[in-house]
Amino acid sequence: MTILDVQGISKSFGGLKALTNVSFSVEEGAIFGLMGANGAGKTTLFAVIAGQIKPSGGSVSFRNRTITGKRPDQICRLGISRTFQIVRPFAGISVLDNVIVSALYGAAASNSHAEAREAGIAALEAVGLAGSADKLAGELTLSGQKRLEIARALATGAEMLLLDEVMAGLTPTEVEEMIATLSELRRARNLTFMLVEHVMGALMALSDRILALDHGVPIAIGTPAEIAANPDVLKVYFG
Ligand SMILES: Nc1ncnc2c1ncn2[C@@H]1O[C@H](COP(=O)(O)OP(=O)(O)OP(=O)(O)O)[C@@H](O)[C@H]1O
Repeated sequence: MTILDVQGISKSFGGLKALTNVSFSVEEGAIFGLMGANGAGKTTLFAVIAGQIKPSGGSVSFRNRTITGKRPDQICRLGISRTFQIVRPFAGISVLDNVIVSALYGAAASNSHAEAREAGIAALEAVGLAGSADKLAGELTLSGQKRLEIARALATGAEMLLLDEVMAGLTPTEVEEMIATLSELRRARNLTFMLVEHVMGALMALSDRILALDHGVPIAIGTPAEIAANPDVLKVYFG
């Protein structure tokens, strides 16, 4: 079943066309990858889906409901949560308090601090951070902070997570661990993911389907094997 349907999304910043007529749909429980060089429009597309940027044209539906034009907080409460390339946890409070804030805010928002704490602890366990719950968020390594970003998105109760470069800056071992964590998350919680990732091995290993963008224009969509063999993709990447 389709969970997210993106139809004809365009976005211009002045004279710059960041996205041109982008259409695709994501099946519930799938991992959908976005690839493209720097400036291809990947983060802009995430921002359009999450409601931070209004598109110049086109529409986005989540569970058959149009979300274009809704505010980011409304979209978050409907069940879509995104992470950011540059991690920005509340550095001066504990790792656990960071996820409790998300649990009090998101789709599964509860007025009960005890319930939010429980949801927060579950999110930390899901990303392997339970042992760091009492640390200050600012004390985590980069890998820990990337995991905390995912836990914060999870703790909102989101059904769909948009993950923006959660592998960037990680060591090869940490990338392997992150791939295992995301695979397990998807299996255990039946979540749907969109991934923006420059670490190609990880994108290929995790994604069911991938959309390739070139200067905001969709050039290919398909399985990782189809994308790897696509002449237009090869031309953009290897000239
Ligand atoms: N707020 C903005 N104002 C003007 N131009 C913008 C704005 N946001 C993005 N752009 C431009 O839109 C284009 C797409 O940017 P975007 O950040 O979406 O690319 P990206 O594929 O995510 O790149 P990266 O891999 O480097 O994160 C770029 O040319 C960028 O400079």
